[in-house]
Amino acid sequence: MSIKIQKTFEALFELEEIRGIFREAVPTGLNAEEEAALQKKITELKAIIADLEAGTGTPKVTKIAGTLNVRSREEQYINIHPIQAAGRLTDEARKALISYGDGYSTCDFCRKPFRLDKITRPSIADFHEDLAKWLNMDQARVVPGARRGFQAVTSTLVNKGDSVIVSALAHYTEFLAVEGAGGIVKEVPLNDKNIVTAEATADKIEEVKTETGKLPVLVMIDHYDYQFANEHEITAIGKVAHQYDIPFLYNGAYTVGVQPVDGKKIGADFVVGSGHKSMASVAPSGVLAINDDFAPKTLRTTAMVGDLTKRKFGIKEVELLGCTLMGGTLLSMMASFPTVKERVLHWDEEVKKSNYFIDALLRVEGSKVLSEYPRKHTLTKVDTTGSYDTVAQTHKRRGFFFSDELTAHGIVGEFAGATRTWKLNTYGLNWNQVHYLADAFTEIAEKYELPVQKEKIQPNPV
Ligand SMILES: Cc1ncc(COP(=O)(O)O)c(C=O)c1O
Repeated sequence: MSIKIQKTFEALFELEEIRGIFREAVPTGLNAEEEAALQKKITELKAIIADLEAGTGTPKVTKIAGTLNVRSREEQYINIHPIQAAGRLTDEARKALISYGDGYSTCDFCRKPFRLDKITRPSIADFHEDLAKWLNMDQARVVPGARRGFQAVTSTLVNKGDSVIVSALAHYTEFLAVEGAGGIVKEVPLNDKNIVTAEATADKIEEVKTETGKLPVLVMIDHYDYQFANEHEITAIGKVAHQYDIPFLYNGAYTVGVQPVDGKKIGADFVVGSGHKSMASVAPSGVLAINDDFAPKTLRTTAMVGDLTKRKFGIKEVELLGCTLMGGTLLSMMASFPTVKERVLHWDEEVKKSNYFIDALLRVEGSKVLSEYPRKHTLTKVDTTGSYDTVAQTHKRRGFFFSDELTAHGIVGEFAGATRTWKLNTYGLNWNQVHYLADAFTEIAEKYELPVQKEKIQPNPV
């Protein structure tokens, strides 16, 4: 690590932006005095690096290491953007993207039967098998985003006027997928903790049956929703769906690629994941995995024959419009896959880091966590109206003061000026970075004389 950090550091320093990392940043266009100050800083930092190499880091060392031990776009900042975190590419994916950026570059060795998931060079066929196995499902296909996975399923199962059960926190793309197929969404209400329960799902199914005289044709629920990233009763909901003989789609946009997902254990007929959200892949990419009961229908091949030319199109799958990801998107997914398979095994550690940071934020009086707490996910919705935003009331930069402060601390990813109730994600930050992040929030609070509790406090109930 030491050599890597040193090299990173030296390269970054030359880039001048490094100065922005430190609060005592030296502006550009240095006079002699400033130059001397900068040289002093360099000497100090070299000593810190030497400390690091000797394994005798001080808290300050840890902070700096945390800041430096990141790469490429993140190299200057700690990025807490809510939806970018787990989609960031691995180095392998970046290389694959360059090599396979050309459209149809997957098709060089496409041979009969002429379908993406059958190509063996590069090993796309094996990748499909591995994906299905990894999710413990029978078949897997890559799709341009989770939304296209929903669409393939709704357009298979939903007819005009059919009802589809979704959560009251369902993503808009689920609504569109149902609408596109002519169906009608029926939302399961949340309980007082913003959780979708199996009981409420069963009640909703009964209600639809009574109202329409027909059972819904699909239950489609997010394991973690996009608003709070609360965990919903996914396995029990799957059981309820099956008791009514309704197929169950598990939306793993926030799980597939960050935590282990076992489709059979969950009782999912369909598992949908998002490559660019959670699998370190280029957008748009995703996965649709299917069990044997529904694979023949969802993955049916074309029977169409040209009326003039009598042309047929072999084994192209109708719902996927034949082939799907034909270049860098797919190859980036494949290149990141070994890392992704490994990283899901460390989800518990990611959740610990998330809780560490949220605990620190809650020590700043007036801060609230709107998501369930303790956190079970790295994406969290917080409310800082009663803490940092109180400063905004009188600050000349108004709501932007907070973003200015975060940027000055080398932290980005919040929506500038929109930090009253807002979302952030700690996924992929190492412990040094999480400590640095927590300290930075505390320092900002202290700078503006917001009360900070020393002991861990429980959050205000939502
Ligand atoms: C819960 C949820 N499902 C589905 C999607 C859509 O995913 P994709 O962009 O891969 O189509 C999102 C995107 O934000 C989401 O949050």
